[in-house]
Amino acid sequence: MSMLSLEEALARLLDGVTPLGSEQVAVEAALGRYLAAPLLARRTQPAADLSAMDGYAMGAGGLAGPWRVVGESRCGHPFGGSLVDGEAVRISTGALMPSGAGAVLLQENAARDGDALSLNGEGEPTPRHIRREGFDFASGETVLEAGTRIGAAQLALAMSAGHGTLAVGKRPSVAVIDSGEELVSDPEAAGEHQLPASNGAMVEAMVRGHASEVSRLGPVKDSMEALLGALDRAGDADVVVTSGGASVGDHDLVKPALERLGAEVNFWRVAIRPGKPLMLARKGKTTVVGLPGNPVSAYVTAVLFVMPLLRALGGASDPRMQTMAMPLAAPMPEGGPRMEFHRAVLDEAGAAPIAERDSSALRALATAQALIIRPAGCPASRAGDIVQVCCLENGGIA
Ligand SMILES: Nc1nc2c(c(=O)[nH]1)N[C@H]1C(S)=C(S)[C@@H](COP(=O)(O)OP(=O)(O)OC[C@H]3O[C@@H](n4cnc5c(N)ncnc54)[C@H](O)[C@@H]3O)O[C@H]1N2
Ligand code: MOO
Repeated sequence: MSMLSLEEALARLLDGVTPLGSEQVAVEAALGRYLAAPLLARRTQPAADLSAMDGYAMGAGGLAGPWRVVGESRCGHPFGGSLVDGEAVRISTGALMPSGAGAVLLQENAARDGDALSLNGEGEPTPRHIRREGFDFASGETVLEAGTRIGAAQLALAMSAGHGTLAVGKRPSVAVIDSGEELVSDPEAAGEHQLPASNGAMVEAMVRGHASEVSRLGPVKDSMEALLGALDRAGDADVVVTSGGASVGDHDLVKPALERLGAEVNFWRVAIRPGKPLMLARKGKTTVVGLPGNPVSAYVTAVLFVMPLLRALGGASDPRMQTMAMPLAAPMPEGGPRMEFHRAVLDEAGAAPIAERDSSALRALATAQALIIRPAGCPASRAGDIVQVCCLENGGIA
């Protein structure tokens, strides 16, 4: 099987995906999910003209004053009457503009003596301090497109638009299998010839927010029987993610095991570094992504393939990894024959590549905030050259 380009491999992964369908959930439970349909406002915001400042509301006619203060409009307690020329009401930020009012005087610009209100010479009433009815959105308008991810601001918008429940994509169930004879589940009990099985926990942490449930299997031994057993226990999960046993060694059994089970191996090996021995297979409704065992390779390929797959199944309109252009903070040598993903930290100068490039080095991975993406065979770059970068949600303040 020849090596695919990243673009080709992603197309093969995503072309075969049908979103899982939708369900109606309480708006707060929609966090992290994707809207299944465009969201139309059920109310207008603001529902009426409001003051944007604390001060006084008056008619737009006589802006020089003086005025007589005839009442107050507070949030939740509007002024009931109607203003005529020469009258004003005390008003709070967010309170309803009374009928007949067309301007707001900041309280810093007002002189008040009992009911008597006049200008103090610092400024005049202005309609600019009015938030007009419907300036944010009007009932019936689309406020969020289908496939949008619900984050904190989208949640607030949906609630303001009058929605107590939202139609969102169903999330896939995921099974994660650690495989390797050397792996132990208890990190405190790893002998010299052993290694804590960290990939499964890492992948689970990455996918948790995108999955309906995550089951962890293994670590499983390097035998066909053990691997077949784990794949069987993964049952009918929508997505199975394996790690390890994906390369060319005598004990790399993931591909033969999947073939034995009658899965269709769509591709194996992608021209990327790290992550070359990545595999995609399908069996019935299950998509199997075989990640390489090296932890950094597993992390990078989960960012590149597993996350887009889960987003697509969950109904995202744009499931692929997001990248942005950024200056390099340090020079980089010419690229190798595969497309490369370099761990990087971000600073004022841009993206600074981390010197450690070994694909087993977790300490370097744990400091990375981004991946610098370099096309295969690209020329050497200087500091300040613009490169594509993928920001990571990897601890820190991201
Ligand atoms: N002759 C060749 N050797 C290798 C090639 C190649 O093309 N020809 N490719 C290399 C590349 S690139 C990678 S990446 C690795 C990936 O190999 P596998 O997917 O078969 O992974 P393993 O050999 O099982 O493990 C590699 C490494 O990762 C550790 N590991 C595995 N699973 C876990 C886990 N769940 N948690 C933590 N660490 C894990 C494992 O102990 C090994 O150290 O192959 C190269 N070799
Ligand atoms: O691709 Mo391997 O993932 O370079 O270490």
